[in-house]
Amino acid sequence: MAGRFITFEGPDGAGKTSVLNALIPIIEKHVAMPVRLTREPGGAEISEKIRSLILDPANTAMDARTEALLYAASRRQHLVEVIDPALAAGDMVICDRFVDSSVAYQGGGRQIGEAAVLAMNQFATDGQAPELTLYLDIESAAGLARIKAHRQSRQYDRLDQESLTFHQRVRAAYLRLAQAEPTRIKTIDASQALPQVVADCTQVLAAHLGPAWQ
Ligand SMILES: Nc1ncnc2c1ncn2[C@@H]1O[C@H](COP(=O)(O)OP(=O)(O)O)[C@@H](O)[C@H]1O
Ligand SMILES: Cc1cn([C@H]2C[C@H](O)[C@@H](COP(=O)(O)OP(=O)(O)O)O2)c(=O)[nH]c1=O
Repeated sequence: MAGRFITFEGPDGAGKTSVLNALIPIIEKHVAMPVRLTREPGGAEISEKIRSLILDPANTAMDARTEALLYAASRRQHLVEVIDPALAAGDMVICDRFVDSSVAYQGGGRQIGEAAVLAMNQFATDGQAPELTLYLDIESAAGLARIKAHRQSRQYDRLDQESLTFHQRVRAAYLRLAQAEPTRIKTIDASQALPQVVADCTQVLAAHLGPAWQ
């Protein structure tokens, strides 16, 4: 793999979208390679179709394992169509959500088992994992309050409608992942003001990239 593969994770309302909007131009200034921002399902047509099935508020009958399998299928297609070719071309791929989201939301949130969801995703990705993950951490109530405050400006999807306890289980699973893999997963305090969250992410990236960060 010639490129670099970095992911961003966090519960709903952590501010991933806002942080990435501010951070991408900063990264582009400091690294020599092309930077490719993508998000699941990100530009792969088959993945988009799968994702729209998952997020459709009309699909209330969807079984939790069905949901987990669909996320993994969507991820697989995005990986082979978008991420792998970009890495092979030597790009820095910044991906908004990856396997950790499934472990946290389906494994933790839906309670179908974090280890089982991880194993299923290892099949989907053939074991391919990001070298660095920035986990934007925020208390569930605070994250949900941010989303509600800006509801008009953002589409409210099926997963946003889940209860506070669902989101608390998601966050607890993320915190377990961060504790289990402290080398890969760096936790950022996302409750801070946006410029500080961006500054903390910048510092983590610079430290990780070393000489590749100029
Ligand atoms: N650090 C922050 N402090 C206060 N509000 C924030 C912060 N980061 C994001 N927001 C607001 O919270 C809402 C959710 O942010 P967004 O970036 O869409 O989060 P995510 O992509 O993680 O769900 C947006 O309305 C955004 O303006
Ligand atoms: C990638 C992924 C997302 N999700 C959820 C998280 C979000 O609530 C929802 C939509 O994700 P996304 O569009 O990335 O929204 P956000 O702006 O909150 O990051 O899908 C899962 O449950 N499992 C997954 O594997």
